[in-house]
Amino acid sequence: MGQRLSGGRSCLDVPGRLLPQPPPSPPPVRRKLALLFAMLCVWLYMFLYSCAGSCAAAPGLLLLGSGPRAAHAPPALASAPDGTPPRLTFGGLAATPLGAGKGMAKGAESQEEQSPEAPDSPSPISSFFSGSGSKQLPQAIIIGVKKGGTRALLEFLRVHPDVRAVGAEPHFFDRSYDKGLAWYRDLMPRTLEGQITMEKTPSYFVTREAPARIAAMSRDTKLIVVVRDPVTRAVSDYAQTLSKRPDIPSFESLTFRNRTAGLVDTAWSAIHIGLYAKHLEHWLRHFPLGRMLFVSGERLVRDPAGELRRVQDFLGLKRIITDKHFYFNKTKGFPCLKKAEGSGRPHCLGKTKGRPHPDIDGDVLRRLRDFYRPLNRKFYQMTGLDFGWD
Ligand SMILES: Nc1ncnc2c1ncn2[C@@H]1O[C@H](COP(=O)(O)OS(=O)(=O)O)[C@@H](OP(=O)(O)O)[C@H]1O
Repeated sequence: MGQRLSGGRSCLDVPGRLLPQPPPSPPPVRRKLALLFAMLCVWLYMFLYSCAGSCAAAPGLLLLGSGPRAAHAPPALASAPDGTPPRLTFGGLAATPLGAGKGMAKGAESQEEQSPEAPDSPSPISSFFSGSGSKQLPQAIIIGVKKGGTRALLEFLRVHPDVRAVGAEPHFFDRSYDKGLAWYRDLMPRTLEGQITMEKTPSYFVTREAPARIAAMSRDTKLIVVVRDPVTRAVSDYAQTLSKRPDIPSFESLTFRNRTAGLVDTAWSAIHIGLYAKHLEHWLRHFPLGRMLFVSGERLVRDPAGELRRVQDFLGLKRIITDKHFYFNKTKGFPCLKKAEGSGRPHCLGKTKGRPHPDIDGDVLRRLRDFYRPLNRKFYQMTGLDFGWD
Protein backbone atom coordinates (compact mmCIF):
# COMPACT_ATOMS: atom_id res chain seq x y z
CA MET A 1 0.00 0.00 0.00
CA GLY A 2 2.75 2.33 1.15
CA GLN A 3 4.63 1.36 -1.97
CA ARG A 4 1.73 2.11 -4.18
CA LEU A 5 1.33 5.43 -2.52
CA SER A 6 5.00 6.14 -2.80
CA GLY A 7 6.09 8.66 -5.29
CA GLY A 8 3.32 10.90 -4.18
CA ARG A 9 0.52 8.93 -6.00
CA SER A 10 -2.70 7.90 -4.28
CA CYS A 11 -5.52 5.70 -5.62
CA LEU A 12 -7.11 8.87 -6.70
CA ASP A 13 -4.13 9.53 -8.90
CA VAL A 14 -4.66 6.41 -11.12
CA PRO A 15 -4.67 7.61 -14.73
CA GLY A 16 -8.04 8.09 -16.26
CA ARG A 17 -7.68 5.19 -18.84
CA LEU A 18 -7.89 2.61 -15.98
CA LEU A 19 -11.20 3.89 -14.67
CA PRO A 20 -14.56 2.79 -16.20
CA GLN A 21 -15.36 5.29 -18.87
CA PRO A 22 -18.61 5.95 -20.77
CA PRO A 23 -18.30 4.55 -24.34
CA PRO A 24 -17.20 7.15 -26.80
CA SER A 25 -20.09 8.26 -28.93
CA PRO A 26 -19.65 7.06 -32.55
CA PRO A 27 -18.89 9.72 -35.01
CA PRO A 28 -22.00 10.77 -36.95
CA VAL A 29 -20.76 9.24 -40.22
CA ARG A 30 -20.37 5.77 -38.67
CA ARG A 31 -23.81 6.04 -37.08
CA LYS A 32 -25.37 6.92 -40.42
CA LEU A 33 -23.56 4.07 -42.16
CA ALA A 34 -24.82 1.59 -39.54
CA LEU A 35 -28.37 2.86 -39.99
CA LEU A 36 -28.08 2.60 -43.75
CA PHE A 37 -26.77 -0.97 -43.49
CA ALA A 38 -29.65 -2.00 -41.20
CA MET A 39 -32.17 -0.50 -43.63
CA LEU A 40 -30.51 -2.33 -46.50
CA CYS A 41 -30.81 -5.63 -44.63
CA VAL A 42 -34.51 -5.06 -43.93
CA TRP A 43 -35.12 -4.12 -47.55
CA LEU A 44 -33.20 -7.16 -48.84
CA TYR A 45 -35.12 -9.48 -46.54
CA MET A 46 -38.48 -8.08 -47.69
CA PHE A 47 -37.43 -8.29 -51.33
CA LEU A 48 -36.32 -11.92 -51.09
CA TYR A 49 -39.40 -12.87 -49.10
CA SER A 50 -41.73 -11.51 -51.75
CA CYS A 51 -39.57 -13.15 -54.43
CA ALA A 52 -40.40 -16.58 -53.03
CA GLY A 53 -43.92 -16.20 -54.27
CA SER A 54 -43.75 -13.84 -57.19
CA CYS A 55 -40.32 -13.27 -58.68
CA ALA A 56 -39.86 -16.98 -59.13
CA ALA A 57 -42.88 -16.94 -61.39
CA ALA A 58 -40.99 -14.83 -63.86
CA PRO A 59 -39.42 -17.26 -66.29
CA GLY A 60 -36.71 -14.81 -67.18
CA LEU A 61 -35.41 -14.79 -63.62
CA LEU A 62 -35.32 -18.20 -62.07
CA LEU A 63 -36.45 -20.35 -64.94
CA LEU A 64 -35.31 -20.47 -68.47
CA GLY A 65 -35.90 -16.98 -69.74
CA SER A 66 -38.46 -18.57 -71.99
CA GLY A 67 -40.45 -15.51 -72.87
CA PRO A 68 -43.67 -14.00 -71.62
CA ARG A 69 -46.08 -15.99 -69.54
CA ALA A 70 -48.98 -17.46 -71.41
CA ALA A 71 -52.43 -16.32 -70.44
CA HIS A 72 -54.56 -18.43 -68.15
CA ALA A 73 -56.43 -20.90 -70.28
CA PRO A 74 -59.61 -22.79 -69.40
CA PRO A 75 -59.26 -26.45 -68.47
CA ALA A 76 -58.73 -28.49 -71.62
CA LEU A 77 -60.97 -31.30 -70.47
CA ALA A 78 -63.98 -29.64 -68.88
CA SER A 79 -67.03 -31.86 -69.09
CA ALA A 80 -69.77 -31.01 -71.57
CA PRO A 81 -72.83 -29.22 -70.15
CA ASP A 82 -74.88 -32.41 -70.28
CA GLY A 83 -72.32 -34.12 -68.09
CA THR A 84 -70.90 -36.32 -70.84
CA PRO A 85 -67.16 -36.01 -71.06
CA PRO A 86 -65.65 -34.50 -74.21
CA ARG A 87 -63.79 -36.85 -76.52
CA LEU A 88 -60.15 -36.24 -77.12
CA THR A 89 -58.08 -38.65 -79.12
CA PHE A 90 -54.57 -39.79 -78.48
CA GLY A 91 -54.89 -42.29 -81.35
CA GLY A 92 -51.88 -43.15 -83.44
CA LEU A 93 -49.44 -42.46 -80.64
CA ALA A 94 -46.28 -44.47 -80.76
CA ALA A 95 -45.43 -46.57 -77.74
CA THR A 96 -42.39 -45.54 -75.74
CA PRO A 97 -39.24 -45.59 -77.82
CA LEU A 98 -38.14 -48.73 -76.11
CA GLY A 99 -41.27 -50.57 -77.13
CA ALA A 100 -42.56 -53.48 -75.12
CA GLY A 101 -42.16 -53.58 -71.42
CA LYS A 102 -41.48 -55.31 -68.15
CA GLY A 103 -43.50 -56.62 -65.19
CA MET A 104 -43.47 -57.75 -61.58
CA ALA A 105 -44.00 -60.86 -59.55
CA LYS A 106 -47.30 -61.83 -57.94
CA GLY A 107 -47.98 -59.74 -54.90
CA ALA A 108 -44.81 -57.73 -55.34
CA GLU A 109 -44.52 -54.37 -53.62
CA SER A 110 -45.40 -51.36 -55.68
CA GLN A 111 -43.06 -48.85 -54.07
CA GLU A 112 -40.93 -46.76 -56.39
CA GLU A 113 -37.22 -47.36 -56.10
CA GLN A 114 -35.33 -44.57 -54.42
CA SER A 115 -33.73 -42.58 -57.16
CA PRO A 116 -32.08 -39.18 -57.48
CA GLU A 117 -35.22 -37.76 -59.07
CA ALA A 118 -37.15 -38.28 -55.86
CA PRO A 119 -35.27 -35.67 -53.85
CA ASP A 120 -36.34 -35.12 -50.31
CA SER A 121 -33.63 -32.60 -49.67
CA PRO A 122 -34.75 -29.18 -50.78
CA SER A 123 -32.79 -27.16 -53.31
CA PRO A 124 -30.57 -24.35 -51.94
CA ILE A 125 -33.18 -21.77 -52.85
CA SER A 126 -35.99 -23.76 -51.21
CA SER A 127 -33.82 -24.19 -48.11
CA PHE A 128 -33.42 -20.44 -47.98
CA PHE A 129 -37.18 -20.05 -47.90
CA SER A 130 -37.92 -23.10 -45.80
CA GLY A 131 -38.79 -20.92 -42.86
CA SER A 132 -41.50 -19.05 -44.76
CA GLY A 133 -44.95 -20.18 -45.72
CA SER A 134 -46.90 -23.00 -44.15
CA LYS A 135 -47.52 -26.69 -44.69
CA GLN A 136 -50.78 -27.53 -46.41
CA LEU A 137 -52.54 -30.76 -47.29
CA PRO A 138 -52.12 -31.43 -51.02
CA GLN A 139 -54.64 -29.81 -53.31
CA ALA A 140 -53.59 -32.12 -56.15
CA ILE A 141 -52.34 -35.71 -56.14
CA ILE A 142 -50.87 -37.90 -58.87
CA ILE A 143 -52.69 -41.11 -57.92
CA GLY A 144 -51.33 -43.42 -60.60
CA VAL A 145 -50.62 -45.52 -62.39
CA LYS A 146 -47.51 -47.37 -61.41
CA LYS A 147 -44.98 -47.32 -64.29
CA GLY A 148 -47.19 -44.87 -66.17
CA GLY A 149 -44.67 -42.01 -66.10
CA THR A 150 -45.70 -40.52 -62.75
CA ARG A 151 -42.16 -39.53 -61.74
CA ALA A 152 -41.52 -37.77 -65.03
CA LEU A 153 -44.76 -35.81 -64.66
CA LEU A 154 -44.00 -34.73 -61.09
CA GLU A 155 -40.40 -33.76 -61.92
CA PHE A 156 -41.56 -31.70 -64.88
CA LEU A 157 -44.29 -30.03 -62.80
CA ARG A 158 -41.83 -29.08 -60.08
CA VAL A 159 -40.22 -26.68 -62.51
CA HIS A 160 -43.34 -24.55 -62.12
CA PRO A 161 -42.77 -21.89 -59.45
CA ASP A 162 -46.31 -22.34 -58.13
CA VAL A 163 -45.92 -26.07 -57.52
CA ARG A 164 -44.29 -27.51 -54.41
CA ALA A 165 -44.17 -31.28 -54.06
CA VAL A 166 -42.90 -33.99 -51.75
CA GLY A 167 -40.00 -35.84 -53.36
CA ALA A 168 -40.62 -39.36 -52.06
CA GLU A 169 -43.94 -41.19 -52.26
CA PRO A 170 -45.81 -40.66 -48.96
CA HIS A 171 -48.10 -43.75 -49.32
CA PHE A 172 -50.41 -42.12 -46.79
CA PHE A 173 -53.80 -43.22 -48.17
CA ASP A 174 -52.73 -46.83 -48.62
CA ARG A 175 -50.16 -47.65 -45.94
CA SER A 176 -50.05 -44.93 -43.29
CA TYR A 177 -53.64 -43.71 -43.01
CA ASP A 178 -53.75 -44.52 -39.30
CA LYS A 179 -51.04 -41.90 -38.71
CA GLY A 180 -53.58 -39.17 -39.34
CA LEU A 181 -53.82 -36.06 -41.48
CA ALA A 182 -51.54 -34.00 -39.22
CA TRP A 183 -48.74 -36.51 -39.85
CA TYR A 184 -49.47 -36.37 -43.57
CA ARG A 185 -49.48 -32.57 -43.66
CA ASP A 186 -46.18 -32.49 -41.86
CA LEU A 187 -44.57 -34.37 -44.77
CA MET A 188 -45.49 -31.56 -47.13
CA PRO A 189 -43.16 -28.75 -48.12
CA ARG A 190 -44.01 -25.23 -47.03
CA THR A 191 -45.95 -23.17 -49.52
CA LEU A 192 -46.69 -19.51 -49.93
CA GLU A 193 -50.04 -18.00 -50.92
CA GLY A 194 -50.97 -19.16 -54.43
CA GLN A 195 -48.67 -22.18 -54.52
CA ILE A 196 -50.06 -25.69 -54.93
CA THR A 197 -48.96 -28.58 -52.71
CA MET A 198 -48.64 -31.91 -54.52
CA GLU A 199 -47.56 -35.48 -53.98
CA LYS A 200 -47.50 -38.65 -56.06
CA THR A 201 -48.19 -42.20 -54.94
CA PRO A 202 -49.11 -44.41 -57.91
CA SER A 203 -50.55 -47.22 -55.80
CA TYR A 204 -53.49 -45.04 -54.72
CA PHE A 205 -55.22 -45.69 -58.05
CA VAL A 206 -55.60 -49.40 -57.24
CA THR A 207 -56.20 -49.05 -53.49
CA ARG A 208 -59.88 -49.69 -52.71
CA GLU A 209 -59.94 -47.39 -49.68
CA ALA A 210 -58.08 -44.49 -51.29
CA PRO A 211 -61.02 -42.74 -53.06
CA ALA A 212 -63.13 -42.48 -49.89
CA ARG A 213 -60.13 -41.43 -47.81
CA ILE A 214 -59.04 -38.69 -50.20
CA ALA A 215 -62.64 -37.50 -50.50
CA ALA A 216 -62.82 -37.35 -46.69
CA MET A 217 -59.76 -35.09 -46.72
CA SER A 218 -61.29 -32.89 -49.42
CA ARG A 219 -63.70 -33.54 -52.25
CA ASP A 220 -62.00 -30.66 -54.06
CA THR A 221 -58.72 -32.55 -54.38
CA LYS A 222 -57.60 -32.66 -58.00
CA LEU A 223 -56.60 -36.13 -59.11
CA ILE A 224 -54.15 -36.86 -61.90
CA VAL A 225 -53.77 -40.31 -63.44
CA VAL A 226 -50.96 -41.04 -65.88
CA VAL A 227 -52.06 -44.04 -67.92
CA ARG A 228 -50.04 -46.12 -70.33
CA ASP A 229 -50.85 -49.06 -72.59
CA PRO A 230 -51.60 -51.74 -69.96
CA VAL A 231 -49.57 -54.36 -71.82
CA THR A 232 -46.42 -52.20 -71.98
CA ARG A 233 -47.10 -51.12 -68.41
CA ALA A 234 -47.25 -54.76 -67.25
CA VAL A 235 -43.92 -55.52 -68.93
CA SER A 236 -42.40 -52.38 -67.36
CA ASP A 237 -43.67 -53.53 -63.96
CA TYR A 238 -42.18 -56.99 -64.53
CA ALA A 239 -38.83 -55.49 -65.57
CA GLN A 240 -38.69 -53.52 -62.32
CA THR A 241 -39.17 -56.66 -60.24
CA LEU A 242 -36.78 -58.62 -62.42
CA SER A 243 -34.09 -56.02 -61.81
CA LYS A 244 -34.38 -56.65 -58.05
CA ARG A 245 -35.11 -60.39 -58.13
CA PRO A 246 -33.60 -61.97 -61.23
CA ASP A 247 -34.87 -65.43 -60.20
CA ILE A 248 -38.60 -64.70 -60.58
CA PRO A 249 -40.61 -66.86 -63.03
CA SER A 250 -40.94 -65.74 -66.65
CA PHE A 251 -43.46 -63.06 -67.66
CA GLU A 252 -45.20 -65.66 -69.80
CA SER A 253 -45.75 -68.07 -66.92
CA LEU A 254 -46.97 -65.35 -64.56
CA THR A 255 -49.43 -63.95 -67.10
CA PHE A 256 -51.66 -67.01 -67.40
CA ARG A 257 -53.54 -69.04 -64.87
CA ASN A 258 -53.94 -71.58 -67.64
CA ARG A 259 -51.99 -70.81 -70.78
CA THR A 260 -53.63 -73.44 -72.97
CA ALA A 261 -57.06 -72.17 -72.05
CA GLY A 262 -55.79 -68.60 -72.44
CA LEU A 263 -56.91 -67.74 -68.92
CA VAL A 264 -55.16 -64.48 -67.88
CA ASP A 265 -54.26 -64.24 -64.20
CA THR A 266 -55.88 -60.98 -63.09
CA ALA A 267 -54.65 -61.59 -59.54
CA TRP A 268 -51.10 -60.89 -60.69
CA SER A 269 -50.58 -57.26 -59.78
CA ALA A 270 -48.82 -56.50 -63.09
CA ILE A 271 -52.05 -57.46 -64.87
CA HIS A 272 -54.44 -56.22 -62.18
CA ILE A 273 -53.17 -52.61 -62.24
CA GLY A 274 -53.97 -52.38 -65.98
CA LEU A 275 -57.72 -52.96 -65.43
CA TYR A 276 -58.16 -49.19 -65.59
CA ALA A 277 -61.95 -49.13 -66.12
CA LYS A 278 -62.50 -51.30 -63.06
CA HIS A 279 -60.37 -49.08 -60.81
CA LEU A 280 -61.88 -45.90 -62.21
CA GLU A 281 -65.37 -47.08 -61.22
CA HIS A 282 -64.36 -46.88 -57.56
CA TRP A 283 -63.04 -43.35 -57.95
CA LEU A 284 -66.17 -42.16 -59.71
CA ARG A 285 -68.24 -43.15 -56.68
CA HIS A 286 -66.43 -40.44 -54.72
CA PHE A 287 -65.26 -37.87 -57.28
CA PRO A 288 -66.86 -36.33 -60.36
CA LEU A 289 -64.97 -36.91 -63.60
CA GLY A 290 -64.19 -33.20 -63.78
CA ARG A 291 -61.93 -33.57 -60.72
CA MET A 292 -59.77 -36.09 -62.58
CA LEU A 293 -57.24 -35.56 -65.34
CA PHE A 294 -55.96 -38.46 -67.43
CA VAL A 295 -52.50 -37.97 -68.83
CA SER A 296 -51.25 -40.16 -71.66
CA GLY A 297 -48.00 -41.81 -70.60
CA GLU A 298 -47.08 -42.29 -74.26
CA ARG A 299 -47.67 -38.65 -75.09
CA LEU A 300 -45.71 -37.57 -72.02
CA VAL A 301 -42.70 -39.12 -73.75
CA ARG A 302 -43.52 -37.97 -77.28
CA ASP A 303 -44.73 -34.45 -76.46
CA PRO A 304 -44.08 -33.57 -72.79
CA ALA A 305 -44.90 -29.90 -73.28
CA GLY A 306 -48.30 -30.80 -74.77
CA GLU A 307 -49.24 -32.95 -71.78
CA LEU A 308 -47.83 -30.38 -69.35
CA ARG A 309 -50.04 -27.75 -70.95
CA ARG A 310 -53.13 -29.85 -70.17
CA VAL A 311 -51.92 -30.45 -66.61
CA GLN A 312 -51.17 -26.77 -65.95
CA ASP A 313 -54.62 -25.84 -67.25
CA PHE A 314 -56.27 -28.47 -65.09
CA LEU A 315 -54.44 -27.20 -62.01
CA GLY A 316 -55.33 -23.60 -62.82
CA LEU A 317 -51.66 -22.70 -63.23
CA LYS A 318 -50.16 -20.25 -65.65
CA ARG A 319 -48.71 -22.04 -68.67
CA ILE A 320 -45.10 -21.55 -67.72
CA ILE A 321 -43.72 -24.98 -68.63
CA THR A 322 -43.43 -25.12 -72.41
CA ASP A 323 -41.40 -26.97 -75.04
CA LYS A 324 -38.53 -24.59 -74.28
CA HIS A 325 -38.00 -26.49 -71.03
CA PHE A 326 -37.28 -29.85 -72.69
CA TYR A 327 -34.73 -31.46 -74.94
CA PHE A 328 -34.58 -34.99 -76.25
CA ASN A 329 -31.60 -36.87 -74.86
CA LYS A 330 -30.56 -39.41 -77.51
CA THR A 331 -28.52 -41.53 -75.10
CA LYS A 332 -31.37 -41.78 -72.63
CA GLY A 333 -33.99 -42.07 -75.36
CA PHE A 334 -36.34 -39.78 -73.43
CA PRO A 335 -37.10 -36.11 -73.04
CA CYS A 336 -35.13 -34.43 -70.27
CA LEU A 337 -35.28 -31.03 -68.58
CA LYS A 338 -32.93 -28.33 -69.82
CA LYS A 339 -32.81 -26.93 -66.30
CA ALA A 340 -34.04 -28.91 -63.32
CA GLU A 341 -35.81 -27.28 -60.41
CA GLY A 342 -33.26 -26.06 -57.90
CA SER A 343 -30.06 -26.94 -59.77
CA GLY A 344 -30.48 -25.11 -63.07
CA ARG A 345 -28.57 -27.92 -64.79
CA PRO A 346 -29.83 -30.32 -67.51
CA HIS A 347 -31.58 -33.23 -65.87
CA CYS A 348 -32.75 -36.63 -67.10
CA LEU A 349 -34.57 -39.12 -64.91
CA GLY A 350 -32.39 -41.83 -63.35
CA LYS A 351 -31.55 -45.33 -64.51
CA THR A 352 -34.70 -46.87 -63.02
CA LYS A 353 -36.81 -44.84 -65.47
CA GLY A 354 -36.59 -45.95 -69.06
CA ARG A 355 -35.12 -49.39 -68.48
CA PRO A 356 -34.69 -51.78 -71.39
CA HIS A 357 -37.59 -54.23 -71.37
CA PRO A 358 -37.07 -57.99 -71.64
CA ASP A 359 -38.16 -59.75 -74.82
CA ILE A 360 -41.59 -61.27 -74.37
CA ASP A 361 -43.11 -63.94 -76.58
CA GLY A 362 -45.14 -62.14 -79.28
CA ASP A 363 -48.03 -64.58 -78.90
CA VAL A 364 -48.31 -63.77 -75.18
CA LEU A 365 -48.36 -60.04 -75.92
CA ARG A 366 -51.06 -60.54 -78.57
CA ARG A 367 -53.22 -62.51 -76.18
CA LEU A 368 -52.76 -59.88 -73.51
CA ARG A 369 -53.80 -57.18 -75.99
CA ASP A 370 -56.93 -59.16 -76.79
CA PHE A 371 -57.61 -59.49 -73.09
CA TYR A 372 -57.31 -55.75 -72.41
CA ARG A 373 -59.09 -54.50 -75.58
CA PRO A 374 -62.69 -54.47 -74.25
CA LEU A 375 -61.52 -53.02 -70.95
CA ASN A 376 -59.57 -50.28 -72.72
CA ARG A 377 -62.63 -49.42 -74.81
CA LYS A 378 -64.69 -49.12 -71.64
CA PHE A 379 -62.02 -46.87 -70.16
CA TYR A 380 -62.06 -44.65 -73.30
CA GLN A 381 -65.84 -44.40 -72.96
CA MET A 382 -65.72 -43.52 -69.30
CA THR A 383 -63.04 -40.85 -69.72
CA GLY A 384 -64.06 -39.57 -73.15
CA LEU A 385 -60.45 -40.06 -74.27
CA ASP A 386 -59.13 -42.49 -76.85
CA PHE A 387 -55.57 -43.40 -75.87
CA GLY A 388 -55.00 -45.40 -79.04
CA TRP A 389 -53.67 -48.57 -77.43
CA ASP A 390 -55.52 -50.94 -79.77
N1 LIG B 1 -38.85 -38.29 -69.55
C1 LIG B 1 -38.83 -39.54 -69.11
N2 LIG B 1 -37.68 -40.12 -68.71
C2 LIG B 1 -37.67 -41.40 -68.27
N3 LIG B 1 -38.78 -42.17 -68.19
C3 LIG B 1 -39.94 -41.63 -68.59
C4 LIG B 1 -40.02 -40.30 -69.05
N4 LIG B 1 -41.30 -40.05 -69.38
C5 LIG B 1 -41.98 -41.17 -69.14
N5 LIG B 1 -41.18 -42.12 -68.66
C6 LIG B 1 -41.62 -43.47 -68.32
O1 LIG B 1 -41.83 -43.53 -66.92
C7 LIG B 1 -41.85 -44.92 -66.61
C8 LIG B 1 -41.76 -45.10 -65.12
O2 LIG B 1 -43.01 -44.71 -64.61
P1 LIG B 1 -43.22 -44.20 -63.14
O3 LIG B 1 -42.33 -43.04 -62.87
O4 LIG B 1 -44.67 -43.97 -62.97
O5 LIG B 1 -42.75 -45.46 -62.30
S1 LIG B 1 -43.04 -45.74 -60.76
O6 LIG B 1 -44.38 -46.30 -60.66
O7 LIG B 1 -42.91 -44.49 -60.02
O8 LIG B 1 -42.01 -46.74 -60.37
C9 LIG B 1 -40.69 -45.47 -67.39
O9 LIG B 1 -40.98 -46.81 -67.69
P2 LIG B 1 -39.87 -47.81 -68.28
O10 LIG B 1 -39.49 -47.28 -69.63
O11 LIG B 1 -40.55 -49.11 -68.39
O12 LIG B 1 -38.73 -47.83 -67.31
C10 LIG B 1 -40.63 -44.58 -68.63
O13 LIG B 1 -41.07 -45.21 -69.80
